[in-house]
Amino acid sequence: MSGDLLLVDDDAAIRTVIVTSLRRAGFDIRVASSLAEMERELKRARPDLLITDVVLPDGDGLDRAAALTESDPGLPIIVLSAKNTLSTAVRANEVGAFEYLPKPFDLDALTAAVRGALDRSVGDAEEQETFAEDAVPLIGRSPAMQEVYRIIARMVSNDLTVLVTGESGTGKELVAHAIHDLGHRRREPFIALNMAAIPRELIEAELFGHERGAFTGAQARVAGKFEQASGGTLFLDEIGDMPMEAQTRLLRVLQSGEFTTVGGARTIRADVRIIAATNKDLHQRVEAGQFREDLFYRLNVVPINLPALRDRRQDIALLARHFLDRAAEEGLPRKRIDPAALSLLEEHGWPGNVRELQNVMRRIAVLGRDDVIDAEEIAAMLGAGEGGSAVEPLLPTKNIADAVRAHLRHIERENPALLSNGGLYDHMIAQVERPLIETMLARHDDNQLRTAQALGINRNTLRKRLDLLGIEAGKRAETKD
Ligand SMILES: Nc1ncnc2c1ncn2[C@@H]1O[C@H](COP(=O)(O)OP(=O)(O)OP(=O)(O)O)[C@@H](O)[C@H]1O
Repeated sequence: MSGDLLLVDDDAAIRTVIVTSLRRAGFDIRVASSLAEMERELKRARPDLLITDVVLPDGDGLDRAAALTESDPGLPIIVLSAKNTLSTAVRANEVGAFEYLPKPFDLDALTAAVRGALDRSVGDAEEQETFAEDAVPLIGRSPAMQEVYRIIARMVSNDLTVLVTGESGTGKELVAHAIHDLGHRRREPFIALNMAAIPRELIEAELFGHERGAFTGAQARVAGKFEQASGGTLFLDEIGDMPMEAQTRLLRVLQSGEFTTVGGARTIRADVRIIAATNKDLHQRVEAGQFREDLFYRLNVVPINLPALRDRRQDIALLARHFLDRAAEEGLPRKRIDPAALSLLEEHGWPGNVRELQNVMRRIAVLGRDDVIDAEEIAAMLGAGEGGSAVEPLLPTKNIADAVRAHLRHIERENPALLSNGGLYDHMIAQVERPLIETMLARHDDNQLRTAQALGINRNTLRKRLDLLGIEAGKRAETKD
Protein backbone atom coordinates (compact mmCIF):
# COMPACT_ATOMS: atom_id res chain seq x y z
CA MET A 1 0.00 0.00 0.00
CA SER A 2 1.40 3.41 -0.88
CA GLY A 3 0.31 6.75 0.41
CA ASP A 4 1.61 10.28 0.68
CA LEU A 5 2.49 10.86 4.32
CA LEU A 6 3.60 14.06 6.02
CA LEU A 7 5.73 13.74 9.15
CA VAL A 8 6.20 16.74 11.44
CA ASP A 9 8.87 16.39 14.12
CA ASP A 10 11.68 18.72 15.17
CA ASP A 11 13.99 15.87 16.18
CA ALA A 12 16.14 15.03 13.15
CA ALA A 13 17.07 11.59 14.52
CA ILE A 14 13.43 10.61 14.98
CA ARG A 15 12.62 11.88 11.49
CA THR A 16 15.36 9.72 10.00
CA VAL A 17 14.29 6.58 11.83
CA ILE A 18 10.64 7.02 10.92
CA VAL A 19 11.28 7.96 7.31
CA THR A 20 13.59 5.00 6.77
CA SER A 21 11.18 2.55 8.28
CA LEU A 22 8.05 3.85 6.54
CA ARG A 23 9.78 4.13 3.15
CA ARG A 24 10.90 0.54 3.56
CA ALA A 25 7.25 -0.35 4.19
CA GLY A 26 6.42 1.24 0.82
CA PHE A 27 5.10 4.68 1.77
CA ASP A 28 6.01 8.06 0.27
CA ILE A 29 6.85 10.41 3.07
CA ARG A 30 7.57 14.13 3.25
CA VAL A 31 8.98 15.78 6.35
CA ALA A 32 8.69 19.08 8.21
CA SER A 33 10.48 20.17 11.37
CA SER A 34 8.14 22.97 12.43
CA LEU A 35 4.58 24.20 12.07
CA ALA A 36 5.69 26.73 9.45
CA GLU A 37 7.26 24.00 7.32
CA MET A 38 4.22 21.88 7.80
CA GLU A 39 2.01 24.70 6.44
CA ARG A 40 4.22 24.93 3.37
CA GLU A 41 3.96 21.18 2.76
CA LEU A 42 0.21 21.21 3.30
CA LYS A 43 -0.12 23.96 0.69
CA ARG A 44 1.98 22.01 -1.79
CA ALA A 45 -0.32 19.00 -1.62
CA ARG A 46 -2.80 17.48 0.80
CA PRO A 47 -1.19 14.39 2.31
CA ASP A 48 -3.15 11.17 2.82
CA LEU A 49 -2.04 11.08 6.42
CA LEU A 50 -0.38 13.44 8.89
CA ILE A 51 1.98 12.23 11.61
CA THR A 52 2.81 14.96 14.08
CA ASP A 53 4.69 15.58 17.27
CA VAL A 54 3.01 17.73 19.94
CA VAL A 55 5.77 20.06 21.10
CA LEU A 56 7.22 21.90 18.09
CA PRO A 57 9.55 24.92 18.11
CA ASP A 58 6.92 27.33 16.83
CA GLY A 59 3.79 25.98 18.50
CA ASP A 60 1.62 23.09 19.51
CA GLY A 61 1.17 20.29 16.96
CA LEU A 62 -2.06 19.10 18.57
CA ASP A 63 -3.72 22.52 18.43
CA ARG A 64 -2.84 22.75 14.75
CA ALA A 65 -4.10 19.20 14.21
CA ALA A 66 -7.40 20.14 15.89
CA ALA A 67 -7.82 23.09 13.51
CA LEU A 68 -6.97 20.84 10.57
CA THR A 69 -9.58 18.22 11.45
CA GLU A 70 -12.18 21.01 11.56
CA SER A 71 -11.41 22.08 8.02
CA ASP A 72 -10.53 18.62 6.70
CA PRO A 73 -12.33 15.98 8.79
CA GLY A 74 -11.29 13.18 6.45
CA LEU A 75 -7.57 13.65 7.06
CA PRO A 76 -6.26 10.90 9.34
CA ILE A 77 -3.77 12.07 11.95
CA ILE A 78 -1.35 10.13 14.10
CA VAL A 79 -0.01 11.96 17.12
CA LEU A 80 3.42 11.15 18.55
CA SER A 81 4.31 12.55 21.91
CA ALA A 82 6.97 12.36 24.55
CA LYS A 83 4.54 14.03 26.96
CA ASN A 84 3.00 10.82 28.16
CA THR A 85 0.32 12.47 30.20
CA LEU A 86 -3.27 11.48 30.07
CA SER A 87 -4.21 14.98 29.06
CA THR A 88 -2.18 14.72 25.86
CA ALA A 89 -3.92 11.45 25.09
CA VAL A 90 -7.27 13.01 25.87
CA ARG A 91 -6.50 16.00 23.69
CA ALA A 92 -5.34 13.70 20.89
CA ASN A 93 -8.62 11.89 21.28
CA GLU A 94 -10.62 15.12 21.18
CA VAL A 95 -8.81 16.10 18.01
CA GLY A 96 -10.00 12.80 16.63
CA ALA A 97 -6.45 11.60 16.05
CA PHE A 98 -6.57 8.17 14.58
CA GLU A 99 -3.83 6.93 16.83
CA TYR A 100 -1.88 8.34 19.71
CA LEU A 101 1.56 6.84 20.14
CA PRO A 102 3.51 7.82 23.25
CA LYS A 103 7.26 8.06 22.68
CA PRO A 104 9.28 5.92 22.67
CA PHE A 105 7.10 3.87 20.37
CA ASP A 106 7.60 0.71 18.48
CA LEU A 107 8.25 1.20 14.74
CA ASP A 108 6.09 -1.80 13.89
CA ALA A 109 3.26 -0.23 15.87
CA LEU A 110 3.68 2.98 13.89
CA THR A 111 3.65 1.11 10.56
CA ALA A 112 0.53 -0.79 11.63
CA ALA A 113 -1.12 2.46 12.71
CA VAL A 114 -0.28 4.08 9.36
CA ARG A 115 -1.74 1.12 7.47
CA GLY A 116 -4.86 1.12 9.64
CA ALA A 117 -5.35 4.87 9.22
CA LEU A 118 -4.93 4.78 5.44
CA ASP A 119 -7.16 1.77 5.16
CA ARG A 120 -9.81 3.51 7.17
CA SER A 121 -9.66 6.72 5.19
CA VAL A 122 -10.26 4.98 1.88
CA GLY A 123 -13.73 5.70 0.57
CA ASP A 124 -16.29 8.40 0.57
CA ALA A 125 -15.66 11.02 3.24
CA GLU A 126 -19.34 11.62 3.82
CA GLU A 127 -20.06 7.96 4.32
CA GLN A 128 -17.19 7.89 6.78
CA GLU A 129 -18.52 10.65 8.91
CA THR A 130 -21.79 8.84 9.45
CA PHE A 131 -19.84 5.63 9.94
CA ALA A 132 -17.72 7.25 12.63
CA GLU A 133 -20.77 8.57 14.46
CA ASP A 134 -22.59 5.29 14.35
CA ALA A 135 -19.50 3.33 15.21
CA VAL A 136 -18.93 5.04 18.52
CA PRO A 137 -22.21 5.21 20.30
CA LEU A 138 -20.42 5.57 23.61
CA ILE A 139 -21.51 8.65 25.49
CA GLY A 140 -19.56 10.34 28.26
CA ARG A 141 -16.71 12.81 28.57
CA SER A 142 -15.55 12.00 32.09
CA PRO A 143 -11.82 11.39 32.47
CA ALA A 144 -12.54 7.73 33.15
CA MET A 145 -14.32 7.39 29.82
CA GLN A 146 -11.62 9.37 28.03
CA GLU A 147 -9.12 6.80 29.21
CA VAL A 148 -11.39 4.10 27.83
CA TYR A 149 -11.59 5.91 24.47
CA ARG A 150 -7.84 6.28 24.39
CA ILE A 151 -7.37 2.54 24.78
CA ILE A 152 -10.08 1.78 22.23
CA ALA A 153 -8.41 4.15 19.76
CA ARG A 154 -5.17 2.26 20.19
CA MET A 155 -6.83 -1.11 19.70
CA VAL A 156 -8.37 -0.49 16.31
CA SER A 157 -5.16 -0.88 14.35
CA ASN A 158 -4.17 -4.24 15.82
CA ASP A 159 -5.69 -7.61 16.70
CA LEU A 160 -4.66 -7.83 20.33
CA THR A 161 -6.95 -9.70 22.69
CA VAL A 162 -8.94 -7.36 24.91
CA LEU A 163 -10.52 -8.09 28.29
CA VAL A 164 -13.30 -5.67 29.20
CA THR A 165 -14.24 -5.61 32.87
CA GLY A 166 -16.85 -3.62 34.72
CA GLU A 167 -20.10 -3.97 36.57
CA SER A 168 -23.22 -5.09 34.78
CA GLY A 169 -24.67 -2.42 32.51
CA THR A 170 -21.53 -0.30 32.24
CA GLY A 171 -21.27 -0.72 28.46
CA LYS A 172 -18.86 -3.65 28.03
CA GLU A 173 -20.61 -5.00 24.98
CA LEU A 174 -20.79 -1.52 23.50
CA VAL A 175 -17.02 -1.19 23.89
CA ALA A 176 -16.46 -4.56 22.19
CA HIS A 177 -18.64 -3.40 19.30
CA ALA A 178 -16.78 -0.11 19.02
CA ILE A 179 -13.41 -1.87 18.78
CA HIS A 180 -14.78 -4.11 16.05
CA ASP A 181 -16.62 -1.38 14.17
CA LEU A 182 -13.63 0.94 14.10
CA GLY A 183 -11.02 -1.66 13.22
CA HIS A 184 -10.02 -3.28 9.96
CA ARG A 185 -12.26 -6.29 10.67
CA ARG A 186 -15.39 -4.15 10.65
CA ARG A 187 -16.71 -5.57 7.37
CA GLU A 188 -16.47 -9.10 8.76
CA PRO A 189 -18.85 -10.58 11.34
CA PHE A 190 -19.08 -9.61 14.99
CA ILE A 191 -20.23 -12.74 16.80
CA ALA A 192 -21.18 -12.73 20.46
CA LEU A 193 -21.51 -15.64 22.81
CA ASN A 194 -22.70 -15.20 26.35
CA MET A 195 -21.37 -17.96 28.61
CA ALA A 196 -24.03 -17.31 31.22
CA ALA A 197 -26.92 -17.55 28.79
CA ILE A 198 -26.41 -21.06 27.42
CA PRO A 199 -26.32 -24.42 29.18
CA ARG A 200 -22.80 -25.25 30.29
CA GLU A 201 -22.71 -28.57 28.49
CA LEU A 202 -23.38 -26.87 25.16
CA ILE A 203 -20.69 -24.18 25.38
CA GLU A 204 -17.92 -26.14 23.63
CA ALA A 205 -20.19 -27.17 20.77
CA GLU A 206 -21.41 -23.56 20.46
CA LEU A 207 -17.86 -22.25 20.34
CA PHE A 208 -16.18 -24.80 18.12
CA GLY A 209 -19.10 -26.35 16.28
CA HIS A 210 -19.73 -30.06 16.04
CA GLU A 211 -19.71 -32.83 13.50
CA ARG A 212 -22.73 -34.88 12.59
CA GLY A 213 -23.30 -37.51 15.27
CA ALA A 214 -20.86 -35.91 17.74
CA PHE A 215 -23.51 -36.30 20.43
CA THR A 216 -27.14 -37.30 20.71
CA GLY A 217 -29.21 -34.92 18.66
CA ALA A 218 -26.32 -33.68 16.50
CA GLN A 219 -27.96 -34.46 13.20
CA ALA A 220 -25.85 -32.27 10.97
CA ARG A 221 -22.47 -30.58 11.03
CA VAL A 222 -22.82 -27.18 12.69
CA ALA A 223 -20.28 -24.36 12.46
CA GLY A 224 -19.36 -22.92 15.84
CA LYS A 225 -18.93 -19.28 16.74
CA PHE A 226 -15.21 -19.40 15.99
CA GLU A 227 -15.96 -20.41 12.43
CA GLN A 228 -18.84 -17.96 12.06
CA ALA A 229 -16.63 -15.13 13.26
CA SER A 230 -13.87 -15.98 10.80
CA GLY A 231 -12.08 -12.82 9.70
CA GLY A 232 -14.03 -10.83 12.28
CA THR A 233 -14.41 -10.56 16.04
CA LEU A 234 -15.59 -13.08 18.60
CA PHE A 235 -17.05 -11.48 21.72
CA LEU A 236 -17.00 -13.84 24.69
CA ASP A 237 -19.35 -12.29 27.21
CA GLU A 238 -19.45 -13.34 30.87
CA ILE A 239 -16.19 -15.22 30.35
CA GLY A 240 -15.97 -15.76 34.13
CA ASP A 241 -18.81 -18.26 33.78
CA MET A 242 -16.98 -20.43 31.27
CA PRO A 243 -16.74 -24.06 32.44
CA MET A 244 -13.24 -25.42 33.12
CA GLU A 245 -13.14 -27.88 30.21
CA ALA A 246 -14.14 -25.18 27.76
CA GLN A 247 -11.46 -22.93 29.27
CA THR A 248 -8.82 -25.55 28.54
CA ARG A 249 -9.98 -25.87 24.97
CA LEU A 250 -10.13 -22.11 24.47
CA LEU A 251 -6.62 -21.75 25.84
CA ARG A 252 -5.35 -24.30 23.33
CA VAL A 253 -6.96 -22.37 20.49
CA LEU A 254 -5.43 -19.12 21.66
CA GLN A 255 -2.02 -20.77 21.87
CA SER A 256 -2.10 -22.60 18.55
CA GLY A 257 -4.42 -20.40 16.48
CA GLU A 258 -6.27 -23.55 15.46
CA PHE A 259 -9.22 -25.55 16.69
CA THR A 260 -11.06 -28.79 16.04
CA THR A 261 -14.81 -29.16 16.06
CA VAL A 262 -16.45 -31.37 18.69
CA GLY A 263 -16.26 -34.92 17.35
CA GLY A 264 -14.14 -33.78 14.41
CA ALA A 265 -10.65 -34.67 13.30
CA ARG A 266 -10.03 -31.64 11.09
CA THR A 267 -8.20 -28.63 12.40
CA ILE A 268 -9.45 -25.24 11.34
CA ARG A 269 -7.46 -21.99 11.49
CA ALA A 270 -9.00 -19.49 13.85
CA ASP A 271 -8.70 -16.07 12.25
CA VAL A 272 -10.62 -14.15 14.86
CA ARG A 273 -9.98 -11.29 17.18
CA ILE A 274 -11.06 -12.16 20.70
CA ILE A 275 -12.71 -9.66 23.00
CA ALA A 276 -13.81 -11.09 26.33
CA ALA A 277 -15.86 -9.41 29.02
CA THR A 278 -16.79 -10.12 32.60
CA ASN A 279 -18.40 -8.44 35.57
CA LYS A 280 -16.76 -10.94 37.91
CA ASP A 281 -13.42 -10.47 39.62
CA LEU A 282 -11.31 -12.88 37.55
CA HIS A 283 -8.35 -12.61 39.95
CA GLN A 284 -10.59 -13.93 42.67
CA ARG A 285 -11.87 -16.70 40.38
CA VAL A 286 -8.28 -17.67 39.59
CA GLU A 287 -7.49 -17.83 43.30
CA ALA A 288 -10.58 -19.90 43.97
CA GLY A 289 -9.49 -22.35 41.27
CA GLN A 290 -12.49 -21.55 39.08
CA PHE A 291 -10.61 -19.83 36.28
CA ARG A 292 -7.38 -20.93 34.64
CA GLU A 293 -4.58 -18.51 35.41
CA ASP A 294 -2.86 -19.12 32.05
CA LEU A 295 -6.09 -18.38 30.22
CA PHE A 296 -6.54 -15.22 32.27
CA TYR A 297 -3.16 -13.94 31.11
CA ARG A 298 -3.89 -14.90 27.51
CA LEU A 299 -7.10 -12.89 27.60
CA ASN A 300 -5.89 -9.99 29.68
CA VAL A 301 -3.45 -8.73 27.05
CA VAL A 302 -5.16 -5.35 26.98
CA PRO A 303 -7.43 -4.73 29.95
CA ILE A 304 -10.17 -2.13 29.70
CA ASN A 305 -11.98 -1.40 32.93
CA LEU A 306 -15.28 0.38 32.59
CA PRO A 307 -16.04 2.64 35.53
CA ALA A 308 -19.33 2.30 37.39
CA LEU A 309 -21.77 5.11 36.63
CA ARG A 310 -21.60 6.36 40.23
CA ASP A 311 -17.87 6.95 39.67
CA ARG A 312 -18.45 9.22 36.68
CA ARG A 313 -21.39 11.31 37.73
CA GLN A 314 -20.42 14.08 35.33
CA ASP A 315 -21.60 11.80 32.49
CA ILE A 316 -25.10 11.34 33.88
CA ALA A 317 -26.66 14.51 32.43
CA LEU A 318 -25.21 13.78 29.01
CA LEU A 319 -26.41 10.18 29.09
CA ALA A 320 -29.87 11.12 30.36
CA ARG A 321 -30.36 13.61 27.50
CA HIS A 322 -28.97 11.09 25.03
CA PHE A 323 -31.49 8.46 26.09
CA LEU A 324 -34.37 10.97 25.93
CA ASP A 325 -33.29 11.87 22.38
CA ARG A 326 -33.12 8.21 21.44
CA ALA A 327 -36.60 7.61 22.87
CA ALA A 328 -37.92 10.53 20.81
CA GLU A 329 -36.26 9.15 17.67
CA GLU A 330 -38.10 5.90 18.31
CA GLY A 331 -41.39 7.76 18.31
CA LEU A 332 -41.91 8.21 22.06
CA PRO A 333 -42.91 11.69 23.29
CA ARG A 334 -39.99 14.16 23.24
CA LYS A 335 -39.12 15.25 26.80
CA ARG A 336 -36.76 17.73 28.34
CA ILE A 337 -35.37 17.52 31.82
CA ASP A 338 -34.97 20.35 34.33
CA PRO A 339 -31.79 21.02 36.35
CA ALA A 340 -33.22 19.90 39.71
CA ALA A 341 -34.24 16.59 38.14
CA LEU A 342 -30.75 16.17 36.72
CA SER A 343 -29.22 16.79 40.15
CA LEU A 344 -31.36 14.02 41.58
CA LEU A 345 -30.18 11.67 38.85
CA GLU A 346 -26.61 12.61 39.61
CA GLU A 347 -27.05 11.78 43.30
CA HIS A 348 -28.61 8.37 42.72
CA GLY A 349 -26.54 5.21 43.46
CA TRP A 350 -27.11 3.51 40.06
CA PRO A 351 -26.53 -0.12 41.01
CA GLY A 352 -27.64 -1.07 37.48
CA ASN A 353 -25.35 1.50 35.88
CA VAL A 354 -26.03 2.87 32.39
CA ARG A 355 -28.62 0.21 31.61
CA GLU A 356 -30.61 1.29 34.67
CA LEU A 357 -30.36 4.96 33.70
CA GLN A 358 -31.46 4.10 30.18
CA ASN A 359 -34.50 2.20 31.50
CA VAL A 360 -35.45 5.05 33.81
CA MET A 361 -35.27 7.59 30.98
CA ARG A 362 -37.32 5.39 28.67
CA ARG A 363 -39.97 4.81 31.32
CA ILE A 364 -40.17 8.53 31.97
CA ALA A 365 -40.47 9.22 28.24
CA VAL A 366 -43.49 6.90 28.16
CA LEU A 367 -45.12 7.73 31.47
CA GLY A 368 -44.09 11.32 32.20
CA ARG A 369 -46.97 13.76 32.50
CA ASP A 370 -45.36 16.92 31.12
CA ASP A 371 -42.92 17.85 28.42
CA VAL A 372 -40.40 18.84 31.04
CA ILE A 373 -39.34 16.20 33.55
CA ASP A 374 -39.07 17.60 37.07
CA ALA A 375 -37.43 16.41 40.28
CA GLU A 376 -40.68 15.09 41.69
CA GLU A 377 -41.14 12.74 38.76
CA ILE A 378 -37.57 11.51 38.99
CA ALA A 379 -37.90 10.96 42.74
CA ALA A 380 -41.07 8.92 42.21
CA MET A 381 -39.45 6.88 39.46
CA LEU A 382 -36.24 6.15 41.37
CA GLY A 383 -38.07 5.43 44.60
CA ALA A 384 -40.35 2.93 42.92
CA GLY A 385 -37.41 1.25 41.22
CA GLU A 386 -35.54 0.80 44.45
CA GLY A 387 -38.45 -0.88 46.14
CA GLY A 388 -38.46 -3.42 43.35
CA SER A 389 -42.15 -2.84 42.78
CA ALA A 390 -43.80 -1.80 39.55
CA VAL A 391 -43.00 1.79 38.81
CA GLU A 392 -46.39 2.98 37.78
CA PRO A 393 -48.80 0.85 35.86
CA LEU A 394 -48.71 1.50 32.13
CA LEU A 395 -52.46 1.09 32.09
CA PRO A 396 -54.52 2.58 34.88
CA THR A 397 -54.88 -0.11 37.54
CA LYS A 398 -58.61 -0.05 37.06
CA ASN A 399 -58.29 -1.57 33.59
CA ILE A 400 -56.16 -4.48 34.77
CA ALA A 401 -58.53 -5.04 37.69
CA ASP A 402 -61.45 -4.99 35.25
CA ALA A 403 -59.65 -7.46 33.02
CA VAL A 404 -59.12 -9.81 35.97
CA ARG A 405 -62.79 -9.62 36.94
CA ALA A 406 -63.90 -10.19 33.34
CA HIS A 407 -61.63 -13.21 33.07
CA LEU A 408 -63.06 -14.65 36.29
CA ARG A 409 -66.56 -14.31 34.87
CA HIS A 410 -65.33 -16.06 31.72
CA ILE A 411 -63.98 -18.96 33.84
CA GLU A 412 -67.25 -19.13 35.72
CA ARG A 413 -69.03 -19.71 32.42
CA GLU A 414 -66.50 -21.89 30.60
CA ASN A 415 -64.65 -23.84 33.29
CA PRO A 416 -66.32 -23.41 36.68
CA ALA A 417 -64.30 -26.26 38.22
CA LEU A 418 -61.25 -24.03 38.12
CA LEU A 419 -62.87 -21.74 40.67
CA SER A 420 -62.68 -24.39 43.34
CA ASN A 421 -60.04 -26.97 42.38
CA GLY A 422 -57.05 -25.04 43.75
CA GLY A 423 -55.55 -24.10 40.38
CA LEU A 424 -57.03 -20.63 40.15
CA TYR A 425 -54.19 -18.62 41.58
CA ASP A 426 -51.55 -20.09 39.27
CA HIS A 427 -53.87 -19.79 36.32
CA MET A 428 -54.56 -16.10 36.91
CA ILE A 429 -50.93 -15.22 37.54
CA ALA A 430 -49.97 -17.04 34.35
CA GLN A 431 -52.47 -14.88 32.43
CA VAL A 432 -50.45 -11.83 33.36
CA GLU A 433 -47.05 -13.45 33.38
CA ARG A 434 -47.21 -14.98 29.92
CA PRO A 435 -47.81 -11.78 27.92
CA LEU A 436 -45.35 -9.97 30.18
CA ILE A 437 -42.54 -12.47 29.57
CA GLU A 438 -43.33 -12.96 25.90
CA THR A 439 -43.35 -9.23 25.24
CA MET A 440 -40.10 -8.67 27.10
CA LEU A 441 -38.42 -11.61 25.38
CA ALA A 442 -39.42 -10.22 22.00
CA ARG A 443 -38.06 -6.82 22.98
CA HIS A 444 -34.73 -8.37 23.89
CA ASP A 445 -34.48 -10.57 20.79
CA ASP A 446 -35.11 -13.70 22.88
CA ASN A 447 -32.04 -13.03 24.96
CA GLN A 448 -32.89 -14.57 28.31
CA LEU A 449 -30.19 -12.84 30.29
CA ARG A 450 -31.22 -9.38 29.21
CA THR A 451 -34.90 -10.21 29.59
CA ALA A 452 -34.29 -11.38 33.15
CA GLN A 453 -32.30 -8.23 33.87
CA ALA A 454 -35.01 -6.04 32.42
CA LEU A 455 -37.67 -7.82 34.47
CA GLY A 456 -35.53 -7.67 37.57
CA ILE A 457 -35.62 -11.42 38.18
CA ASN A 458 -32.92 -14.03 38.34
CA ARG A 459 -32.07 -15.75 35.05
CA ASN A 460 -32.77 -19.16 36.58
CA THR A 461 -36.14 -17.95 37.80
CA LEU A 462 -36.92 -16.81 34.27
CA ARG A 463 -35.87 -20.19 32.88
CA LYS A 464 -38.13 -21.98 35.35
CA ARG A 465 -41.04 -19.74 34.46
CA LEU A 466 -40.44 -20.34 30.73
CA ASP A 467 -40.50 -24.09 31.30
CA LEU A 468 -43.59 -23.89 33.44
CA LEU A 469 -45.47 -21.67 31.01
CA GLY A 470 -44.22 -23.68 28.04
CA ILE A 471 -42.77 -20.60 26.35
CA GLU A 472 -40.17 -21.43 23.73
CA ALA A 473 -37.35 -18.90 23.66
CA GLY A 474 -34.77 -19.20 20.92
CA LYS A 475 -31.23 -18.00 21.15
CA ARG A 476 -31.20 -15.66 18.20
CA ALA A 477 -29.65 -12.86 20.19
CA GLU A 478 -26.41 -14.69 20.86
CA THR A 479 -25.36 -14.02 17.31
CA LYS A 480 -24.99 -10.52 16.11
CA ASP A 481 -23.55 -9.25 12.93
N1 LIG B 1 -21.31 5.02 27.51
C1 LIG B 1 -22.50 4.66 27.04
N2 LIG B 1 -23.14 5.44 26.16
C2 LIG B 1 -24.36 5.11 25.69
N3 LIG B 1 -25.01 4.00 26.03
C3 LIG B 1 -24.43 3.18 26.89
C4 LIG B 1 -23.14 3.46 27.44
N4 LIG B 1 -22.81 2.45 28.27
C5 LIG B 1 -23.83 1.58 28.23
N5 LIG B 1 -24.81 2.01 27.42
C6 LIG B 1 -26.10 1.32 27.16
O1 LIG B 1 -26.45 0.62 28.35
C7 LIG B 1 -26.91 -0.70 28.06
C8 LIG B 1 -25.99 -1.70 28.70
O2 LIG B 1 -24.75 -1.72 28.01
P1 LIG B 1 -23.96 -3.08 27.69
O3 LIG B 1 -24.92 -4.17 27.32
O4 LIG B 1 -22.87 -2.78 26.75
O5 LIG B 1 -23.41 -3.34 29.16
P2 LIG B 1 -22.59 -4.58 29.71
O6 LIG B 1 -21.56 -4.01 30.61
O7 LIG B 1 -22.15 -5.45 28.59
O8 LIG B 1 -23.69 -5.28 30.59
P3 LIG B 1 -23.76 -6.82 31.13
O9 LIG B 1 -22.53 -7.08 31.93
O10 LIG B 1 -24.98 -6.81 31.97
O11 LIG B 1 -23.88 -7.68 29.90
C9 LIG B 1 -26.95 -0.81 26.55
O12 LIG B 1 -28.24 -0.53 26.10
C10 LIG B 1 -25.99 0.26 26.08
O13 LIG B 1 -26.36 0.74 24.82
